[in-house]
Amino acid sequence: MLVEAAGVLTELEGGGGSRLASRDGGSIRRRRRQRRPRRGAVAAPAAVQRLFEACREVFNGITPGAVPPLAGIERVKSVLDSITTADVGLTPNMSHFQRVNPRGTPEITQLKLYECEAFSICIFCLPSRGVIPLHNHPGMTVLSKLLFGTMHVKSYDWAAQQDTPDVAFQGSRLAKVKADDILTAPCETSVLYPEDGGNMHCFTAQNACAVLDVLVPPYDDGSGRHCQHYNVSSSAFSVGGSMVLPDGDRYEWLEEIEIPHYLVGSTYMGPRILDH
Ligand SMILES: N[C@@H](CS(=O)O)C(=O)O
Ligand SMILES: [Fe+2]
Repeated sequence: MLVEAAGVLTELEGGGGSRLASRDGGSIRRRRRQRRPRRGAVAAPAAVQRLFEACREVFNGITPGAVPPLAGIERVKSVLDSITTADVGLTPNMSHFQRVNPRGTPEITQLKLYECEAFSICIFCLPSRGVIPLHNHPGMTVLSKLLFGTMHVKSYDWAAQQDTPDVAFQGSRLAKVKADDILTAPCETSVLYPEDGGNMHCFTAQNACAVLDVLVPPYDDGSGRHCQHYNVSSSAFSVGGSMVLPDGDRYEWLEEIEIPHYLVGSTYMGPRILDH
């Protein structure tokens, strides 16, 4: 360790010791020399590489539609919890977070970091006021980490028959409201499951937001994993599209809708994932 006294740099024996060598007893400012990695030292893998390797170990071989082992989900979740905006090379002032269409509607940019049959890793960039409309994740487990920004999240799961006698009405289906919250980064990674945890959700950005998603497995129309969109339909049974049942939970009627493609693909420019 180098220490500086009265302008003279003195190399202390033994590196990190707290004993300070001062020739003239003057004030001492410690200055650590930039440590060079020891020869042969290996740099820690980038955070996104650690995320990829955890996903590969935990999700490879999982039967589509099955919920991965909870210990595995917890492991990937803890890696996601540790990832910061800097780890993926994004900042809110990038063009991804300013994009609007000719009508002034904010456009959502999707950055694909990795995809295989078992899982995909993506980042969704929402400009302020950007909306990811209400959609499902059929047979999927999804981990979502808000990297920065503030966004409103509303999520649902389909009402179970035992919750209420009528789960279908004039083309609408009854869904239980699971979340209706404002999230501000940094916050915990959220997890949704095929039948629970808010398998259908929509996001409304209050300001520039970036969401890092792990989809297990990815959408795949050929395998019946089609991303279906929905509207909240007001119905004779509910006032303003929402009702509270005897179990005390809130329910709304959802109807399937078709919407034009709204994601803009762009190239991820952050640290690369090596699938070696
Ligand atoms: N799950 C959506 C994006 S999102 O909900 O962040 C998708 O993969 O298209
Ligand atoms: Fe989603």
